[in-house]
Amino acid sequence: MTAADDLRASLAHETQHLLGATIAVTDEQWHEPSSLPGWTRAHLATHIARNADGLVRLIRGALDGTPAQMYPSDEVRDAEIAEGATRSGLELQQDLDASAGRFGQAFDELAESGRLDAVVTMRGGAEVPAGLLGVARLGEVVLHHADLALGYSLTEADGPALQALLEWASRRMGRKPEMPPVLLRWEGGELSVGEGEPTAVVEGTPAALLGWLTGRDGGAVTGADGIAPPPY
Ligand SMILES: O=C(O)/C=C/C(=O)CC(=O)C(=O)O
Repeated sequence: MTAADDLRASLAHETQHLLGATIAVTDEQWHEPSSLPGWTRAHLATHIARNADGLVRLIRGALDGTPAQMYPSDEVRDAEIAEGATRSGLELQQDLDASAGRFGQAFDELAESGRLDAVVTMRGGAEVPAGLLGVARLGEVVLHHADLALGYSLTEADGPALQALLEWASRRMGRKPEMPPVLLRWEGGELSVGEGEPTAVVEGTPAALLGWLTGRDGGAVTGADGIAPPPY
């Protein structure tokens, strides 16, 4: 298996895991708080679904060779999330399922097209090869599965997924001016976040480091005293 095959297998597995975990969630539980401030689980589910559609727009742009945006504007994105959060549990589940299917189909088309190197622009402004949209999506699925507060932990993600997510999150966080440069180190690997001399060496398991970097719980890290990464 290539690294790209590993990633697609991890994405398929994590997506199924997320969808499976939502089956028994009641309407009442959907409208309870998630672990993201101000968002219920229903906001989060809507966000996960609209993110899939936003990434599909980027893939379609990459396939057509035309510039595309994930969302028409931040206001439209936020309004869709607020409106979607009022729906029933059944509607939320169907949306999560259908949007994940649309992403999977579009990403398969991209992989078959040979356009993986076409440059797309993320909502935050980063220009990345379209092939990285798979790991961008994996991040949304894994991190927000944890945020749904349904008992899922980052420690459940497999090794290749955690490695790919650490690389993606390190690049994304390294672009933030508020993030001090650090070196992440785990058994068998290390990764720089940001440029320049690291201000600290932060050590832990890949899940713990991913959790620390993105403001979630993945286990204990050492060496991070006094450093609080900005919001992911
Ligand atoms: O990687 C980025 O620059 C941006 C990612 C996102 O915007 C993910 C979302 O928060 C979203 O799709 O709404």
